[in-house]
Amino acid sequence: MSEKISLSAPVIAIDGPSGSGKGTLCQKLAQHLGWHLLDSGALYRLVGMAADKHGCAFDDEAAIAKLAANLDVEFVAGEPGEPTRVLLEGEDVSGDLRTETTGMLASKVAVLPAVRSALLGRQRDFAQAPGLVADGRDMGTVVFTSAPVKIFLTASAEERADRRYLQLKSKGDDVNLAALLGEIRARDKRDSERELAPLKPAEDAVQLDSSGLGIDEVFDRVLAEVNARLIGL
Ligand SMILES: Nc1ncnc2c1ncn2[C@@H]1O[C@H](COP(=O)(O)OP(=O)(O)OP(=O)(O)O)[C@@H](O)[C@H]1O
Ligand SMILES: Nc1ccn([C@H]2C[C@H](O)[C@@H](COP(=O)(O)O)O2)c(=O)n1
Repeated sequence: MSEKISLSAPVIAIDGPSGSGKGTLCQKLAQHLGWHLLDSGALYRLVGMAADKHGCAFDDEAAIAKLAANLDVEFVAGEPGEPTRVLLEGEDVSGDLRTETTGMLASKVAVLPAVRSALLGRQRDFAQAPGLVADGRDMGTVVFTSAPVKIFLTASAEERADRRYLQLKSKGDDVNLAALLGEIRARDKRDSERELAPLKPAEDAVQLDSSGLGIDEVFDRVLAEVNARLIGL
């Protein structure tokens, strides 16, 4: 049984594997509700990039945890209509942050218990009024165990690879569908099989398979769940 921490604001915890649509859904929910947004994967991605930049061995837990605890990151709002820029140690890493290569670096540092513990408080600090929509792998099982709404969003690996292919292709990247599917499966395996905070649904999570569902359909179903669960809070 996981420890229940008290929350200073309601949290909607959305977990699931890579490409299931968590980021898209969380952004829409946060915008709709006027709540804060936590992209916990971005924190792990930044730690993975920092470890790579500093030439850390991926089993050097102490060195990587130190980077995680002292993560020098700045989010710089762009001009209207322009995306936020992310600066890691003063360097603009926005272009590389969301790549599959960075996702794999993140997945590697995420197996290290000291790294997870270094990022825990930073993630919990995001739970501020009026509320938080939290996107990750362990939002419902570890970080926000008392969240009144927990969703575990999935889709088949094939559909997630198709989505990622379209996403990267539309940005003009040179992509290979079979390679993407392989990377997604490898990341699923590492994220689900790690000892600490593995990717899995919380016991009290609502599970939603988004295969064959459009973005709006997923949003409507989750919003109905949110409205049902948050009544009376
Ligand atoms: N229900 C859906 N139907 C079709 N495409 C979708 C759906 N949900 C999301 N997408 C698209 O799939 C791609 C991946 O979505 P998104 O980045 O939200 O996934 P994610 O779960 O946050 O992935 P990651 O964990 O790797 O960050 C995006 O291009 C997004 O527009
Ligand atoms: N709460 C989290 C969030 C992310 N991770 C790790 C595992 C993922 O493969 C990687 C990148 O996440 P993404 O940006 O694709 O959501 O980071 C985790 O372990 N726990």
